[in-house]
Amino acid sequence: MTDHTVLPVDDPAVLKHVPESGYTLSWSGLSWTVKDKTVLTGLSGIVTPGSVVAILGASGAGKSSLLDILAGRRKPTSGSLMVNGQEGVPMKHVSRYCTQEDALLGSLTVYETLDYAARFNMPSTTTAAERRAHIDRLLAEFGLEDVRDTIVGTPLLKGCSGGQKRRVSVASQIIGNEGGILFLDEPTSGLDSVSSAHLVKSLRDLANDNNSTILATIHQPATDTFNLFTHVLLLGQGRTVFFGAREEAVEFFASIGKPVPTYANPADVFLEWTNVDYDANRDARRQEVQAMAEQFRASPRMMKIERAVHDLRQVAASGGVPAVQAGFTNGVMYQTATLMSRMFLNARKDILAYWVRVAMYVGLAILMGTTWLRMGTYQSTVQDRLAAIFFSVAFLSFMSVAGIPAFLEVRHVFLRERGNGLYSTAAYLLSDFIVSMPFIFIITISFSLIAYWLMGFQGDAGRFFVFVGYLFLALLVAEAQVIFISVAIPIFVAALAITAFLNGLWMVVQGFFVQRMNLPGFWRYSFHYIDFQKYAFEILVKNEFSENMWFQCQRVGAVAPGGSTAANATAAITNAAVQNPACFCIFPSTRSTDGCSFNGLDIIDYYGYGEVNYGAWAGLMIAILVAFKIGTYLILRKHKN
Ligand SMILES: Nc1ncnc2c1ncn2[C@@H]1O[C@H](COP(=O)(O)OP(=O)(O)OP(=O)(O)O)[C@@H](O)[C@H]1O
Repeated sequence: MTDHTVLPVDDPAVLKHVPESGYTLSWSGLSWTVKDKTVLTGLSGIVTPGSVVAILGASGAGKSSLLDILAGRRKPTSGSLMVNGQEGVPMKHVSRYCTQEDALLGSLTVYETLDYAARFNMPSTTTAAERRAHIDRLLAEFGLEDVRDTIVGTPLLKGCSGGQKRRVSVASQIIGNEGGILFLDEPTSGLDSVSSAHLVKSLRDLANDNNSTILATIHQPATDTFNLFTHVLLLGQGRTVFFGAREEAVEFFASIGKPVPTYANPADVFLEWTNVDYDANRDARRQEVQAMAEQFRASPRMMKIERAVHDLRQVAASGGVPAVQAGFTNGVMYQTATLMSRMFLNARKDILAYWVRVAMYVGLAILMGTTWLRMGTYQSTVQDRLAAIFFSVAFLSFMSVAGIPAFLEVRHVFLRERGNGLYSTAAYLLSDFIVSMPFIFIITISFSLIAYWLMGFQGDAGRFFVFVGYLFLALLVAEAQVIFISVAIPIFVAALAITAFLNGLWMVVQGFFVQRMNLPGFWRYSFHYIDFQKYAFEILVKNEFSENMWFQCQRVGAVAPGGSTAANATAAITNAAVQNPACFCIFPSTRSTDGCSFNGLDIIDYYGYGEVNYGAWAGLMIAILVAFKIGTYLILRKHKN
């Protein structure tokens, strides 16, 4: 176990010991300037395994910025960051970062959440029993045994309290990474003082038992909580005002003429000293804080730290420290399989994301089926059929916007987990696509089984499956579009507005409201040909208006019938196309023999869908799908965690 009373920085025995039993994190001359503002200036420090460091400082002091840089999530403007004296170690493979906001899947129980965290973080050879034992220990340690089988909580179903979620978040970062470096941004925010103290006690035990290296930013810790930290890093105006063992902080400030009042909580006093925001004379206060930082910089403590950083680096450079082995815990196949299993579970349990959507599509199918009820083959049903096909494709695609909230939740979890090196972007997108397929298929088939037959489209199994297949493909593209937009603009209202707008655009330019030949060139060449709904619509039109389909015209003087059967009409036709003055046909026919009917293919000719090709059109839809997926991948790849 490490001695926490002093930073064990200049003891060669310690330096030798460090690499064998955990990670020593050190940094030297770190500065960060952003938009002409110097946020951090010349920070150096070293944290050995077994330490739990509280990063303290007034609001805006640079705590989160420093944590981000130490965790490798932000690049410093200058300075270096080392693990066991070595630069360039990928931090995501040796550390975990627990963000201020919880990023959890609301439909999973606490146990399921920890179980998947364990599967990702522990080697694939770990047995279920080993995982269970591990999780049980953590549940006990974090006071979560009573909510073991409670869901985390969704907008529809209440689950854990805010404080419990915080503990689940922290526990899920720790699991499987006990001997690593753990960064926590405000782990106690939202917790009462008892829960905060329990949480920090758990962190302290973890560090003691596993030689973990823990750094946490913290706002105003109560005395009990503060006393559990082994070290304090006090920031003021982006500089180190103090860094060392907690017990020595008070002593240091006394030595520079700033004694902490006897019964005061030192953490409160430190924050008071480093806060410049509320002082009437802010410039004078800033200078005071900088003077304190200057005094610390010139102190023997800082020299000791700098020497330790230097010595460890030297030892590492001369090969005295084994190279840090860093990589994914498990292979890509295992990552993908684990992700898929969790996504299936989440999809199955997430009522809002999937089952409410299925219910909505079933409702729409009943609505459409009963309004377009059993269309006959009278000529006016041509328009009805076209409208039914258009509406099926357009509205079902449109309703994919309902998936945005669920996707944004999953995205949040993904970014946190990828940042922690649990899996790659490709593994995530592949799993998401595979898992979404059966759910989109359930939506398509539920809709089609009801709507197709009720509306009275051609009663032919082959045509039904073409209908299902192309509608399914259109919905896959619509879903890919929603994900692409949610990734590009991850703000719910904005993603919703843009998806709705785009779907409106696709509906308008797809060639139903305005025939392709009448579309102005700009819309035709810029959007019409990349409109996935156009391809699905045209295929379904071709599927429905086939050679065996005959429509009856209106006989002059006769009342328009509800519709006679195609078979009767077909039977009446024997010869070449003729004109029949006794009939009024709204579509010209080159195939009618009685002049009082027209064929499905006449409709196809009339609308210019002759060139529609099942394979090519499917290929084009798949190409649009792939384009959305590649776009999503590139944006996610570029996205900082
Ligand atoms: N990306 C950025 N662009 C511009 N300024 C930034 C950026 N990130 C941080 N800052 C500025 O750097 C300073 C330190 O921010 P940081 O979030 O690190 O402080 P903090 O100590 O964690 O504050 P708090 O306790 O309020 O969270 C702030 O003044 C902030 O406005």
